[in-house]
Amino acid sequence: MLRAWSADAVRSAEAALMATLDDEGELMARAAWGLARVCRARLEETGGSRVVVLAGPGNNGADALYAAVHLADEGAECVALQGPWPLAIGDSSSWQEAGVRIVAADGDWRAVLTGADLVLDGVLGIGGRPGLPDEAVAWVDALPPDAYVVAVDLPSGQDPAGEVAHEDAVFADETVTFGVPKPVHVLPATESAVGRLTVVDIGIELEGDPEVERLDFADVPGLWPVPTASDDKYSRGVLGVVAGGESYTGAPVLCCTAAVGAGLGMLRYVGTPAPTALVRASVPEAVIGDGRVQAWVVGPGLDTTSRAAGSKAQLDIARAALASDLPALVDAGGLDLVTGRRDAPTLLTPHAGELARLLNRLGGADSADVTRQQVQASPLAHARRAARLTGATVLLKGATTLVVPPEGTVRSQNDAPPWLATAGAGDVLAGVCGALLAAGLSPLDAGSLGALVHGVAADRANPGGPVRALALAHAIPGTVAHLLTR
Ligand SMILES: NC(=O)C1=CN([C@@H]2O[C@H](COP(=O)(O)OP(=O)(O)OC[C@H]3O[C@@H](n4cnc5c(N)ncnc54)[C@H](OP(=O)(O)O)[C@@H]3O)[C@@H](O)[C@H]2O)[C@@H](O)CC1
Ligand SMILES: Nc1ncnc2c1ncn2[C@@H]1O[C@H](COP(=O)(O)OP(=O)(O)O)[C@@H](O)[C@H]1O
Ligand SMILES: [K+]
Repeated sequence: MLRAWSADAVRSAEAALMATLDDEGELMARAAWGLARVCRARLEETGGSRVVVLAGPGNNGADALYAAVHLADEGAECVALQGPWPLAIGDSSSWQEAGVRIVAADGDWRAVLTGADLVLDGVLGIGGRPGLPDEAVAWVDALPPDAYVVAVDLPSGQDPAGEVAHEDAVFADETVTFGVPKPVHVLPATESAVGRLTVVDIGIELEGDPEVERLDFADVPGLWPVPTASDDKYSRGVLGVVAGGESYTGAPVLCCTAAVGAGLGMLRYVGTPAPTALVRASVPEAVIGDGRVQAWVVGPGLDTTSRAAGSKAQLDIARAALASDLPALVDAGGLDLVTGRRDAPTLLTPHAGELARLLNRLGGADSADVTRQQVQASPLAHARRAARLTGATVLLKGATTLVVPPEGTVRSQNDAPPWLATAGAGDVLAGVCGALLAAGLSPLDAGSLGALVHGVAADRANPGGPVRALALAHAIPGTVAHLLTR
């Protein structure tokens, strides 16, 4: 499991460690040495030798400069660009003696930058506010496209807390962070700017709850509900799926195929005539109709405004499922039936547009209209707000999928290729996570583990190429086996 900690928690851990060390520059020295080792390796891999440092005013700039001193010692040509600010440590002449040439704001920095093989972005670190000073905006605009950009601690200008997306910021090929990952590295608003993430150990230890967790492959065997000899189909969990309608017939097929493929004990399907016939034909394992279950999936392809035959009876069961004290996953059309808090374990699985709609409906007359774009610009805050309004855990779908309980540590999964952005993929996710809820997992575990398996299945269904939702659903059983037996 990857764990990411807030800037404040990291600063406290650094201070605690620093108090035990004789030399107050020791931690920065460790950071700069580790950073230089990574840069050295990348220069060797690419055959480059010209390093340009973007040197900001704080300790982040100092890390980059000290790393450049190591690289200069080893023969690299190192130049640092300084803005109209003093450097955190030492004057320019001391850096010059160490073999790092400084180019001031009024110097010919464009020419220097053009020749860079590797750019060390040391403008801002965990002390940065989102956005960049104007001079650094000009540097970033002038970055040569073929230079390898290594961000020091985090891509400058990005929000260290990972809450808001910012355009005036660095987008790195690699980020070298110190001690532990921070939220900026794993949350959806900022993760795409991080590139490859490398963590350099500087000796700090963090205690308590992290801000963000990310499950990795090694977590799957410990969390996945593997049956034992004493199990039967009921003890493994029965899932009820209320999905589809006369106009959306495919969603229940995808959801039910994925759910039985994820290893359910039994599945009950509640639908209108047309999708029921399709589920009967394509998922012969399904038992048709209402009955006793351990958890519900309500909503894939569900049209809450339909007056077609069978819709009223189906919607009555959907509402009864939501009013029950059983765990429930609520997706797509089912989200329109959420009227407030549920006491039983609940996982809501909106995409950004559905989350905006849910917030506008539940937020009350006083709250401003939320748009899909606003959700995408600050996903965590909006998901958290919905979780608090409903008491549910909110799984917000996207390239990085967030799983957000009303309070405490959130999970963030990024396991899927962009090919997964295809209609029906969400129905498959609902089936997988629903199966996990029926087996007794918490909404947080069911959502994050389901998102991991779903993302890996997208790749395994057709490595490197397009994937349709039905192939994704069929790839679920093999993916689970692969992750359990690797
Ligand atoms: N702590 C440790 O032991 C270790 C820390 N380490 C390193 O230290 C880094 C943190 O260093 P840091 O605290 O000096 O903050 P940093 O990010 O360099 O910037 C602060 C400066 O930027 C300014 N500023 C901020 N936002 C701005 C904006 N948008 N636009 C313009 N200016 C802006 C801000 O100005 P002010 O807020 O005063 O206006 C201040 O001058 C950390 O990421 C890691 O690299 C490692 O060596 C390991 C040991
Ligand atoms: N760019 C992307 N990269 C990886 N996965 C993505 C990307 N965009 C969307 N996804 C995933 O694809 C699925 C789409 O779900 P959803 O929007 O509900 O589709 P549908 O309602 O058609 O089934 C989600 O699991 C989401 O996380
Ligand atoms: K940086």
